[in-house]
Amino acid sequence: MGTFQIEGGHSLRGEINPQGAKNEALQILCAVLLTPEKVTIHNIPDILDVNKLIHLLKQLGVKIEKLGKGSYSFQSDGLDLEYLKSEKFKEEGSGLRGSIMIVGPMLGRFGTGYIPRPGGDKIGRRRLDTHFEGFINLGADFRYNKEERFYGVEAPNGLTGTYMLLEEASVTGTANIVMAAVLAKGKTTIYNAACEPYLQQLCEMLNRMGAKISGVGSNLLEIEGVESLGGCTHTVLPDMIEIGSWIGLAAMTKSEITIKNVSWEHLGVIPSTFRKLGIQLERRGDDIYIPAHKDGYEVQSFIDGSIMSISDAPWPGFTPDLLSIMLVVATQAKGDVLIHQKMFESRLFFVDKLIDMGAKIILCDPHRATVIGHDFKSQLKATTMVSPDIRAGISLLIAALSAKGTSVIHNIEQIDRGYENIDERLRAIGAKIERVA
Ligand SMILES: CC(=O)N[C@H]1[C@@H](OP(=O)(O)OP(=O)(O)OC[C@H]2O[C@@H](n3ccc(=O)[nH]c3=O)[C@H](O)[C@@H]2O)O[C@H](CO)[C@@H](O)[C@@H]1O
Ligand SMILES: C=C(OP(=O)(O)O)C(=O)O
Repeated sequence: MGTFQIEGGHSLRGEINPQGAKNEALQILCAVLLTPEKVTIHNIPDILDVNKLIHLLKQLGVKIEKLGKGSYSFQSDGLDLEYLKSEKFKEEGSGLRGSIMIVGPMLGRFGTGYIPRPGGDKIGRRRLDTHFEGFINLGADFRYNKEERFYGVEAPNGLTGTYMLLEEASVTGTANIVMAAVLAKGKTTIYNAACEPYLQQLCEMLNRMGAKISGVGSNLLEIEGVESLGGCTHTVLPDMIEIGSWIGLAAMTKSEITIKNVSWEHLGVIPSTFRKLGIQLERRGDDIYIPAHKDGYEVQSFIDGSIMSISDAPWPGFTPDLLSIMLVVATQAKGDVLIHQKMFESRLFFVDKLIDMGAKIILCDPHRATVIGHDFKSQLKATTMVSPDIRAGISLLIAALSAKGTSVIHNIEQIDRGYENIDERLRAIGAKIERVA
């Protein structure tokens, strides 16, 4: 279990370059399985989850060449399908959430897809029904071995396009079904599709490979199946969740920070949601400039004067992956906020640690927390904590950087899973953080 030691209470200053988006990279990497031709991808983040997926692809027989920092080529022209039934795959495939998206492309191209129950954050139930109902709709047979927690889909005669209304707008579920449907016979219509920038990027990449997907960016996707797909080049967008994390970090530590090349048009409501907490941020070209909030930041109220609440929703709503960061930033705001995590059941329990540090938070139930901001009149106190999940981890790190004294965070693998070389990048803007184990 890795550990960070953080001396808090210092303001940071400088520029930070966001990494490529974790959740987009996971989709894009799985899409290389759809063609025997070479696919080149740029801006792949060097993070645990992505590296685990690249390892899985390698085991599966994908030829991988590193072309430079964040750039790789992939060629899936001699895959070892037996690996998917091996004990090794049962172990390695369950190491991350993103591995589930191997199933769609394998089913679409080879008529078989297998996966052990995928890992990822333990943040409540994470059902896979949408994925498998989608494959069944396309004509696949489904098997689940409860004992081994091993899922399988097979379609020896290929898939056939159809209309489907998804039960929920699942991000990885939509990506999986799209990757299966691009090679199905005939037309597939997916209504209530998720439409995060991750998915827009995936669909645009697939279209460059020869797929025929329309409705990209909306919740109604239409896919005309094609016989085969070819190679392409793709560049992963900057990670909007990392960008949001840096905005929160800047505000909470009263730091003047410029986040470079953020691809503003893909940030949706993220900037305006931070502004609801009174955080100032300025668009400068494609950068975000955050001034040092020397006098703090004040929570806005709704037009009718009612208490501010911030909740998650499928895109273009506010992403659930930034709610923990909103919550920690709210602990030093002037004013009160209700944080409502609608999607996940166990993502707010980390507030216990913030309460230990002196934050005023009432956990109303597993989904809702009321935060009574300190307006910087009382600094959080350093403590020792264990990171329970990736976004709670970064939120605790932000809290530690703003706190008085030296904090220790254990289980930082959770943070490394999604943030590239975070300690070095934070040190470059003045943070006192060391990786001590
Ligand atoms: C690898 C990856 O890309 N992970 C992301 C992906 O996970 P993932 O694709 O696993 O998440 P899903 O979109 O399937 O669902 C997330 C949760 O929200 C619930 N749900 C979903 C849609 C909906 O309309 N209503 C609803 O309640 C689901 O039941 C589930 O509990 O999307 C999540 C939701 O943005 C993000 O937190 C994860 O970071
Ligand atoms: C929940 C997340 O990741 P995963 O789906 O990979 O667990 C996240 O990125 O916040």
